[in-house]
Amino acid sequence: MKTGRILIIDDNEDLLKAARIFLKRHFGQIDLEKDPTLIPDLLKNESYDVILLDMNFTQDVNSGQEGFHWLDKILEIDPSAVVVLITAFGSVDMAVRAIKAGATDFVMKPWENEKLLATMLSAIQLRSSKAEVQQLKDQQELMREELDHKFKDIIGQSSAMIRVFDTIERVAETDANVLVLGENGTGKELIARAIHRNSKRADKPFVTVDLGAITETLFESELFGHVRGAFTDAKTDRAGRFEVANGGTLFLDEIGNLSPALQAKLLTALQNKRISRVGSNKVLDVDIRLICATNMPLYEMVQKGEFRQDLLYRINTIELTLPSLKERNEDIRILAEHYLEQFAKKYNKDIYKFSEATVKRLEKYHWPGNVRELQHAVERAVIMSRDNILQPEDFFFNASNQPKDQSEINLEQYNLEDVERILIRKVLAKHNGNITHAAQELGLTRSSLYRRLEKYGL
Ligand SMILES: Nc1ncnc2c1ncn2[C@@H]1O[C@H](COP(=O)(O)OP(=O)(O)OP(=O)(O)O)[C@@H](O)[C@H]1O
Repeated sequence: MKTGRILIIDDNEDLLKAARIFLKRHFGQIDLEKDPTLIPDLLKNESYDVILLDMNFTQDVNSGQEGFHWLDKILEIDPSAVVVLITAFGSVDMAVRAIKAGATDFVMKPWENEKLLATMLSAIQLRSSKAEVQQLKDQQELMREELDHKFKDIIGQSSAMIRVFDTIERVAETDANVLVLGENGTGKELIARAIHRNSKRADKPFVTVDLGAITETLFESELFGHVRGAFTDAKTDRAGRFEVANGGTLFLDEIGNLSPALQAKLLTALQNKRISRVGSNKVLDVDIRLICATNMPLYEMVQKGEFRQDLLYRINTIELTLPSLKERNEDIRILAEHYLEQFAKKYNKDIYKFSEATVKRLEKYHWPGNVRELQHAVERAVIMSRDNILQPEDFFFNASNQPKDQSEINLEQYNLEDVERILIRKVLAKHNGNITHAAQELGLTRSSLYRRLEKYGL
């Protein structure tokens, strides 16, 4: 199949027709236009691969000025347009000017068909590479926006979170070391990334090390790197995380888990701002902004001699304690709604809200796993639910962690259907899923119990 859409603009009708007859044999669509003032309209309705544009439209003016005017206009409308200029009065000078002005190529009247064809083919190829480049740029832009969005995406309107935002804003620009404290899943890493993104190091790397997951033997090589042959598995030279983070931010997660020996090694590197790869004597200067995080009680650990006080003072220039989710109860609804939107999209489900009883239930639960637990709970509920409104029973709470006074169901929060659903689920569980026994206890026939199971998606 012939492809390629070409627009020819010339005031010489004979030329237009001749060009069309020839080019039609090679390309998909050839549009002709005598009147250049119609160019903006034509480009509004169609995307041409190549525009063949005459330089002179007024018979007795041969300066090419009009051609240049329309060339500008076309490129203004579509900056990636591919324009080939035609003229009978061409000179090398004019060709150079045309290319400088943004034209792709230049052909002279009368043309040889084969030459014209070669010019048009390479112009079309250029157009498709330009389109590819543009597509890549668009993708990159989209990814950047997504990243920006992701890191800015710290949800919270509670006064506790507003204090956190305020601290981030004040410390981000400085190079001060920051210690982020908080329970599991409170968003320590998210905050660390936000600090990095808002700092002057934002275009340099943000490097994470999970100190809780690094073994004693690998610690030095992971953090400081190694040279080939430094130990049995060191097959090649390798930079450590300190080096990779140079100029950027190093995020040391779970710093409370470091053994005393490793605390000493880390402290030395931080004090000297220098490291050596394992197996090498060469000393490397490193410029990093340090952010550490832990859910352990570092101050108590210092008292008990489990964490070095000098290391604590090195890392805690600014200290930021993140509130647990329970301490910012008023954020639960917006966080849950945020995750509902995200997971409904991900799993392609038409679930758009929580029933009010559900929100109350979510707000009542104490969330030992904080935001991460809420995130997983909503994801699970979205996957399992057959309704388009999430109900309390779509959530399974960790009863063993639940404070006593919350394990009782408060019936006033629920409507009749909710109560029926909860009751059916309970009785079914009691009878290990035996429909006959459950139906007997509920005072229903087997078939009406089946109907209800269907209705509630149980
Ligand atoms: N305020 C918030 N807004 C939106 N998402 C959040 C918020 N806080 C935490 N999250 C999300 O919760 C999850 C856990 O966050 P993160 O890993 O930063 O917690 P953490 O405190 O570092 O956890 P851990 O101590 O277990 O390493 C992530 O998916 C994160 O995006």
